[in-house]
Amino acid sequence: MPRDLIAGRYRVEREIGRGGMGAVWLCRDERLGRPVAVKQVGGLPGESSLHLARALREARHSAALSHPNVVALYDALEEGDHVWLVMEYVASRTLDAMLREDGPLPPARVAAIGADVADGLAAAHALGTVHRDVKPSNILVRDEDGHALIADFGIARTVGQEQLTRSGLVTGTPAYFAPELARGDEPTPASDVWALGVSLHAATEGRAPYDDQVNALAVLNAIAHDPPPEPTRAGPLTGPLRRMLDPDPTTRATMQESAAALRAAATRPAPTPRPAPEPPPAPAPARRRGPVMALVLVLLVALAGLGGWWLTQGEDRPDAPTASPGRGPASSTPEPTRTPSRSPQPTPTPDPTPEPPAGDAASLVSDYYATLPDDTDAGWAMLSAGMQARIGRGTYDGFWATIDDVAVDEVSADGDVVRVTLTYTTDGRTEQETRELTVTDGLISADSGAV
Ligand SMILES: Nc1ncnc2c1ncn2[C@@H]1O[C@H](COP(=O)(O)OP(=O)(O)OP(=O)(O)O)[C@@H](O)[C@H]1O
Repeated sequence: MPRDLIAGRYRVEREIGRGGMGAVWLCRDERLGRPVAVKQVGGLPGESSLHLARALREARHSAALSHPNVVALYDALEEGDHVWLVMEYVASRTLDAMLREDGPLPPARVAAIGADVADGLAAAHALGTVHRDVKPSNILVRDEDGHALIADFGIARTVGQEQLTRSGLVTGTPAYFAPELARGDEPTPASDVWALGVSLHAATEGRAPYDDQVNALAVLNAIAHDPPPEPTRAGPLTGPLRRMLDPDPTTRATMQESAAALRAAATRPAPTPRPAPEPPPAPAPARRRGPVMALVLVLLVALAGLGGWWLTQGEDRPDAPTASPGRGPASSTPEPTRTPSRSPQPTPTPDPTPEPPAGDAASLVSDYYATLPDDTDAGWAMLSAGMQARIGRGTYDGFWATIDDVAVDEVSADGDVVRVTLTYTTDGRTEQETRELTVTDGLISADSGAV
């Protein structure tokens, strides 16, 4: 609970809601005499000034946006250990809450909500800003007139801006990731279109095309490889959704095209723009703490829990190109040369060359984690070509960029299958997990995930 008065100006009235980063408060701006929504971010151990700088810079981009379908950011300020984002207050329900409370919505209603949001996002895209976290809980549907606004540009980033993090992956919500993001590419306007398409699909169908699973990277793998299911209840929304959920970002509808198609699918006319909000005060100068980190950490908990999960999805495909036998500098054990055995298999495949000792696979896995997170070149070189193709280098580096340390607590091998217990450290937090990796031809070829 914050103090009664934030920054000597915003009088706290009540909590409005809670998200992944903390609470949002309804406050009264005593200087301008208007209600505002104040979101507390930061305050997590280990957050660096780097994160703060990024967060506040992102906040400024959001503040530069003034559009009737974008929740306005009025101010970003620091007090104590926290950054407070002061936003336009929208008496509303999120689309997520509507779906939870009322169930799926009629397609025309969803199309109208989608058209509003697409208008707001198209304006952001025109300014070079990508939202990066479009999802039903960031869509506010106003009580007064049913119009929708997109909220939470807190992790938005201007395209082409210097990257402060190597990972676009960790600042988002996996179920809404576009296939190209799941493969490790950077967020673009096209990936926002996809995320809006997923949100609207969920709103008519009652479930997202790629269900949230405990294993975040299992979701990413499905997104990267499986086409989205056709909606069955979307009626006039079916065409626009198909174009928004085109797996190929180069042929996917733009946000502007989507807005027009969604508007046509809706039954009501476009809303008359509200008068532009009064100019927001300039954001406070960057000091410390950031709104992004909490969300990052939420995902990190999932990702750290997975470790190299994306290594998942069973074994290498039989048609995967043969990996080079190099194992990376950390390994000093001679490379075993064997016919690939598509393990884990209950029955061992007859093998013309002698089976290496079980400890070999275990020491390879230990060596692998010893290279990480610092030397991703070495770690990458210890993965089979099939694994590399499935993961994508961008995703791999992105994940390890978020990990400060990984330690092997226990390792044991049963043939080619290695069971390893790891402790990840990120921003002073630790996470332990046990997982099973398969070693084939001296390379890590599969990861069956956390066990
Ligand atoms: N500007 C606003 N005006 C009115 N209510 C808001 C505003 N912003 C957020 N809320 C409410 O506060 C709740 C929490 O918002 P918040 O952005 O923290 O969470 P979230 O989007 O659900 O989660 P995450 O932090 O993972 O994005 C929302 O669900 C919404 O009900």
